Amino acid sequence: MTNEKFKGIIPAFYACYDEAGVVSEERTKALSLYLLEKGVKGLYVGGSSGECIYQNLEERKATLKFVAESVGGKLALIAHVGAPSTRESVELAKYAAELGYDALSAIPPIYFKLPESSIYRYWTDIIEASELPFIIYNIPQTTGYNLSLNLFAKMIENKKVIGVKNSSMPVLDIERFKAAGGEDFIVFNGPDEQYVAGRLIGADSGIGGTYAAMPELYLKAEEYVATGNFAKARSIQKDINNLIIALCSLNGNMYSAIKEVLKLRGVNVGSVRAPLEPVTGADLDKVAAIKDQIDATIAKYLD
Ligand SMILES: CC(=O)N[C@H](C=O)[C@@H](O)[C@H](O)[C@H](O)CO
Ligand SMILES: CC(=O)C(=O)O
Repeated sequence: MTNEKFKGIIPAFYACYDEAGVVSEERTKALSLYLLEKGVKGLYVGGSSGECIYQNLEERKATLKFVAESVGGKLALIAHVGAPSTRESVELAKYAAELGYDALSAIPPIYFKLPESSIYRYWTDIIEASELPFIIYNIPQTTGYNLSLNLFAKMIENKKVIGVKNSSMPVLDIERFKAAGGEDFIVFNGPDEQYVAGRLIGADSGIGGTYAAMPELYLKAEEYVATGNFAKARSIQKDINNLIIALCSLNGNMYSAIKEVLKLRGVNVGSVRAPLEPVTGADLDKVAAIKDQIDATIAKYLD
């Protein structure tokens, strides 16, 4: 039953920088409070959207701390602690536990193509570093490793493994993880473009990189799914996908486009860290049109 707190819309939290590109306490807290006010269920802190791979340990710890200080106890907080070495991941895991996070999560080891025995050891070392429950993060597009049902079965023998955030594109993977994980095991939908499909095939919840740009729409999509209003659910998913495609159409990067949109929505979290690139030139003029498209879509579904 304690797993209920993870069921709902859980935005992947963005890296919040000042104008010099330094992690900003004020902006991190402002984004946390903005999302709390929108009514999301929790936050996934320090994942892909948190630009974790481009931040050092101190910056990652600072972000974990600022989020916990502003919304800890009010939202389910998941700390992504995947890092290049086990040593760093374990340090982050211990720190997140001290801060009162609700769960840990991690991608598999990156860079070297390690065997599943090493991935198992890596995740298990993180799990053993604290009392917190653990959520596996499967995102083969970026890590190059696609979680096998074999390793999945071995991982869930450990009762601290309460869920998987699955970002692989086949929705079938969600169905298979749910079937193998069982009723109480939480499967989080990863691809935002397939939120509705993921939920229908067995995902209990969702963690996504574009939720924070338009939380209202995902909250509404979830409401349509939960109440069995499938025509509306399909319609809002189509409109969400048009928006995601627009966000991915600018120069720079999806995250820098989202951050420009967020500025227009009243939350300034700076831009992205290189090698991610900011939106520049004529493409900056297109941001306002995307923001208007988000507003119009919200107006279409929320009255
Ligand atoms: C590959 C990737 O980054 N996947 C994210 C996490 O699952 C998604 O939330 C995407 O950001 C989103 O679906 C937009 O493509
Ligand atoms: C995109 C996503 O879910 C993440 O930032 O980890």
